[in-house]
This record gives sequence, C-alpha cells and structure tokens, in this order.
Amino acid sequence: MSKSKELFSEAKKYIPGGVNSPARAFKAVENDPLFIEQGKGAFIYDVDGKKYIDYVGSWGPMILGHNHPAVVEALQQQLMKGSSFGAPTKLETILAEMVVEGVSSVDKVRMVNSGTEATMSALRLARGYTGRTKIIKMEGCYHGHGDSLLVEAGSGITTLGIAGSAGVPAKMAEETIVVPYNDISALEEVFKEYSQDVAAVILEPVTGNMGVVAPKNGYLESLREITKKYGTLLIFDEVMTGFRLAYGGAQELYQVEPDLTTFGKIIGGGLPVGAYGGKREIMNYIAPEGPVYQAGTLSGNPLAMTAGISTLKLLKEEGVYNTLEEKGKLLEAGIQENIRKVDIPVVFSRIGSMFTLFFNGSDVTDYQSAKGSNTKAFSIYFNKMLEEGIYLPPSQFEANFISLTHSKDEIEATVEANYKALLEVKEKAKL
Ligand SMILES: Cc1ncc(COP(=O)(O)O)c(C=O)c1O
Ligand SMILES: NCC(=O)CCC(=O)O
Repeated sequence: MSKSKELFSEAKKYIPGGVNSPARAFKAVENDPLFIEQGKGAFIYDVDGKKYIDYVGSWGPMILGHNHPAVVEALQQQLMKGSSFGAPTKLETILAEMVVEGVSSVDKVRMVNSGTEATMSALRLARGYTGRTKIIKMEGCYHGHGDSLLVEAGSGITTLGIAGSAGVPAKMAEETIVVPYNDISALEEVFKEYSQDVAAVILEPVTGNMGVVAPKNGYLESLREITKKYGTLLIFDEVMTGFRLAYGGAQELYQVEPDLTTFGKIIGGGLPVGAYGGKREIMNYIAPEGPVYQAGTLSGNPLAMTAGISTLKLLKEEGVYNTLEEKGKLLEAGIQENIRKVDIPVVFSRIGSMFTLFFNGSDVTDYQSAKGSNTKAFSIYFNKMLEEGIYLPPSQFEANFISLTHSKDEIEATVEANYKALLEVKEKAKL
C-alpha cells in the first residue's frame, strides 16, 4: 500500500472524509488523494517520493510556482519579528495600496482570511449599503461556502453531484436568485420582477468553478449597464481571476468596472488571505467607519500580508502576464494538435494561464453545457495523467493553472502525457 493510502486511512479516523476541503478528496475520479510532502517551482512531490508537474497550484495561489525564494525569504524575515499581533502593522497598508493601485475599481480594501469570507462580507456590505436583501448569482459559479452562495454552486458541489448543502436555511436560500451564466435575457427577466429588491449581482467574470468558461462578447458590459439601471451593486468575484488573468484581474482584461471585487488565492501568496474592495463611498459603510460589521482575529496577519506583498511585487514586473499567455498558448497548441490526432470530442477552453479540458462534443458556454461533459471520460483521463506524473484538479468542473515556473520542458512533457491519456480515454470510454 502506498504511503498516501496509509495516511489517508489514518486521516479518515480523525478528519471528516480525511480531508479539510471536499474538493481534494478525489471522489469523482475514483481514487484516493495524494499526500504531498513538498513543492518546488512547477513540481510537487508526494509522500511516496513521486514527482508531479502541478497544475493545481494550491487551487490558484501558486502563480510564482511553489516555494519561490523571494517569498520564502520575506516570510522567514517576518517570522523572526512575530506571526500575529491583532494590532495594525504597516504591511496591511502596503498590500492594500498595492491592490488599490493595481485594480482600477478599488479605492479601499479590507483584508480577511479566505475567499469565502471575502464574498460573505461583500454580500453583507451590499445588503447594508442598498438596504435590499436579494442577491443574484449565476448557475455553476462558486463563491465559497457562505449560506447565501451555496445555491447551484460549482466546484465541489458540482463534483459531488449535489444540489447544494444541508444546513442552509430555506429562508436564506430564497433570497438568492440563480440565473444562467452568459444569459442576459434571463437576468433581465428577474429584474423585471424584483427590480427594487436586488442588493447585488455576483459572478465569476471568467468562470473557473464549472471549468473555465469565458464571458460572451458584451456580457460583462451588459451586466454593468443593467445593474446600474436598477441601483444594484455588481460584484466581481475575482478570488480566482484577480492577479491571475492580468495584474488588475478580469476587470482589466475586459475593461468593465464592478462596484465591489472579492479577492483571495494569489493575494495571499500561498497563505490564507481574502479581501474585498471597491468604491470609497461603499467601503466606508464598513465598521468602524460605518454600520456594516465585519471583523477577524487574524485578518491582515503579518505573515499572510508578507507573502502577498512579495508575490504581487514579482507579478508587477514587466512582461509577466505576456509570459503566462505564451505558456498558455504553447500548451494549447500542443493539446489541440493531440485532440485532432486522436480525433476525440474534447473542448479545450483557456483564458491566459487558466484552462479546462471539457470531455464534451459541444461548446461550453454555461453550467448546463459544462454539465453535459463526460465525467467518466474525465476520470480515465485524470488517472492516466496522474500515472504519467501530471497532477490535475480531480474534477471535470475545475480550472487548471499554469505558473511562471512551468517551463517549455514541463509543457512539452504535459503535451506528451496528454496524447497518451487522450488515446486511453478514446479506447476505454469508446469516444
Ligand atoms: C471564485 C471563487 N470565489 C470564492 C472562493 C472561495 O475561496 P476560499 O476557498 O478561499 O474560501 C473560491 C475558491 O475556493 C473561488 O474560486
Ligand atoms: N475551484 C475550487 C476551489 O478553488 C476551492 C478548492 C477547495 O474548496 O478546496
């Protein structure tokens, strides 16, 4: 038995399902999770000593690759000074200023400890600011596990094939209206009925949590117009896309400004951080300045701020996002060629350094089309890639991430493995 399997059965005795987040459980791919010993650059090493090229990147944060020396050095220095004070440090202002300078719609930003906290807090703020209660979310978008948002959510909810979560009060869920992603007329219909009740529309501007799906031409612009018309706040959940698709996130890439933005993943440089920010007038509603309460013992934690600052400093350098795009293009070209050669119904969807291979014969533009993917084929693909030393998110409905440390060699090795895995899928799934 592998050490990973041993550790997993031990973990299951003390931790529900053996994991601290369901997305890692490998349930949909009929396998057991690897236990990871260490990471370096584009690679992770499991406890059995096997080396993998990593496309999970801790689900997004590790855009610089694992254990970047500058981040490690900065963390070591900060650790000598102390890990938490529960009092202000200048590090918080430095990171906040970097976010404000980097993201055009953000005048002020509040640090929290996870993406979940960021979206929960942004919703409370939107409700407090507008005095309205309903929110609109898009099918298949995942915004963390806050009650209001665990409705028709992507990521683990979709992976496990469940509708939502037990324990969410029906009254709470009723305040959430769900419409399909990329569908403006569905949104307009909802606004006709609830024009004065909707505090916020929240979405992933480019989705990662039903797999990578891009907004249709003009979709984000229309969202901006409609929300403005009805006095509803537009919230871009950029937990995944922030500092990933561009330094200024999807809103920079598509040139559409939301009222509020949520962040996580990359701004914590691998440590637990989330944040929400936006227009000054709205952000001033947060306590102690305003009436919307939101707090955190470890919020703005100096270690987390340090990891975030040193990560963003490196991402600010000239050419970083072009480099990521080049890597994405190289991988895409290789995989598209494989898809042609193997002649298999697969859609390769990519924006910058985020991508998903949908085992799907039709275009994927929303949750319904994403769910039409062949999850059995994905499972075969996933396990073959793992065998070939490529570590992917263990679900069809997730984004893969390329880091700055994925070199030509790693990308070529991935393309080679992808060819073998597609062949295996074609044969075993009879595609
Ligand atoms: C778009 C998006 N929002 C929110 C979250 C929740 O973040 P966290 O897992 O840090 O709570 C995630 C990922 O988990 C995400 O991808
Ligand atoms: N796309 C899914 C995530 O980013 C979250 C991972 C987790 O919940 O463990």
